This record gives sequence, C-alpha cells and structure tokens, in this order.
Amino acid sequence: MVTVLSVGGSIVAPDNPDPDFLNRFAALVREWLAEDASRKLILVVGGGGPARSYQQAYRAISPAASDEQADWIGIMATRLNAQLLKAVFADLCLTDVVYDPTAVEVFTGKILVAAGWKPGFSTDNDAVLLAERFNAPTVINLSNIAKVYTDDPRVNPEAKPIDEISWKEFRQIVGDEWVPGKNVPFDPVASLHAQKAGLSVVCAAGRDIENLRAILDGKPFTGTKIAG
Ligand SMILES: Nc1ncnc2c1ncn2[C@@H]1O[C@H](COP(=O)(O)OP(=O)(O)O)[C@@H](O)[C@H]1O
Ligand SMILES: O=c1ccn([C@@H]2O[C@H](COP(=O)(O)OP(=O)(O)O)[C@@H](O)[C@H]2O)c(=O)[nH]1
Repeated sequence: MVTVLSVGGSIVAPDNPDPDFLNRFAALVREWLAEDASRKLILVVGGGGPARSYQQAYRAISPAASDEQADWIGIMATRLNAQLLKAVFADLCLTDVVYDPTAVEVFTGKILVAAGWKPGFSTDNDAVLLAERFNAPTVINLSNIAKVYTDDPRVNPEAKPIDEISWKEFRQIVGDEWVPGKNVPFDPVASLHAQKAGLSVVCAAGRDIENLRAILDGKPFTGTKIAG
C-alpha cells in the first residue's frame, strides 16, 4: 500500500532547513513504516523559503524575468530539499530522487523521494501524478497551516477555516492561474488534475506530528479534506 505525502517546503525549509522538525518527522515515518511491512511512502518535497528568495532575487535583478526561469530556480530548491530527505532516509530510500513522476519504473525500498519536475506547476502536481501512478486515492498535503480557509488568512483576517470542501469550491478559492512561488494550500494546476483524476487531498499542518500520525492511521484529524 503506497501513501503519498506532499511535504511542503514551508515546513522542511521555512527559511533554512529545520533539523528539529525533520528529526521528529523522520522518527514518526520510521515508526509508522516499521508497524506494517506492506506500507510504503512517497515523499514529494517542496522548495520552501530558498525557492522564494532565489526567485525574488532573479526578479529583482532581471526586469524581463520569465516565469519559466523562475520555475526552474524553484525546482532546483525542491531538489536540494529532496536530496536532504533522501539522505535522512538513506537506508529506506534505495532509488535516486524522482524528478519526472511519469517515468518512475520501480519503487524498491520503503520510501521514494520526489522533487520538482518542470515549469508550470508546483510539487503538488508532481504528488498528484505519483498518486495516480501508484494508485493512491489520497494525497496528504503537509504545510504550515492547519486548514484551508475561505481566503488567505494571512491577508484576510475574516477568512474562515474549512473542514471539507468540493474541488469545484476549492478551485474557486485558489483560481486557475499558476504563478511561480505561489503560496496556496494546493496549487491550481494540481487541483484541476486531482479533480479530473477523482483524487482526494487532505491538507494539514505538517509540524503537528501527533495529528499526522492520526491521518496516517485513518483516525480523526485536524485538517481539510478536498474531494468530490
Ligand atoms: N485559502 C487559503 N487557505 C489557507 N492558506 C492559504 C489560502 N490561500 C493562501 N494561503 C497561504 O498558503 C500558505 C501555504 O502555502 P505554502 O507557503 O506554499 O506552503 P507549502 O510550502 O507547505 O506548500 C499559507 O501559509 C497561507 O498563507
Ligand atoms: O514540478 C515543479 C515543482 C516546482 N516548481 C517550482 O518550484 C517552486 C517551489 O515548489 P513548491 O511550490 O512545490 O514548493 P513549496 O510551496 O512546497 O515550498 C514552485 O513555486 C515552482 O516555481 C516547478 O516549476 N515545477
């Protein structure tokens, strides 16, 4: 049984890598995998603070900055974070970090680590492609926010948290347009793809390890389910 976790860069490397979080996360993952030999995990890792600061530097320097170049810069940040996770799980992760999610042939070991692929979307979309490929019905999307809100709560203090939402309604919140480095609970391209594929997504706070344990165990959790 393969479970797909989209691990937001905002929790792996908010500004710099967060070794305290990674340590607690690694302990939980190891414990959970050891409990049942049939469990396997795909960890799709985002770019976090470094992706944004390098993209911003590029835009500050280049008046005619292109989205494609900005995306490539972000992709490289996701690959650096992914290589860190692969090293942390070296004994369980036997294959190279996946870049092209449509070309994965084998999944030996207990963990597969994936990073950014190509311009036009975020690692959320790579997670959707991998979920389809490995028949996982749900993507667990771990971020720096406990729930999806009716609007960005950092911008709009009136925004209300949501427990369950349809893809149609969710896509009205995040829109259709991809912008490199966009901060949204699940990216617009990935959302359309997940809707078409009939996948569900659970958005939750990645740093809350007990809550993550509950999600992995199929128990009641704090977060937002996007489906239907
Ligand atoms: N409707 C919304 N609900 C919740 N968060 C939102 C919403 N719209 C925008 N955001 C922002 O998205 C951020 C999470 O996205 P991001 O920082 O890219 O996370 P990650 O790196 O984990 O993928 C939140 O911190 C929040 O500021
Ligand atoms: O397949 C991918 C994955 C990532 N990115 C770029 O890399 C950035 C960082 O990735 P992501 O948004 O997934 O990181 P996170 O939001 O988790 O920090 C994105 O904003 C995109 O600019 C991309 O172009 N293609």
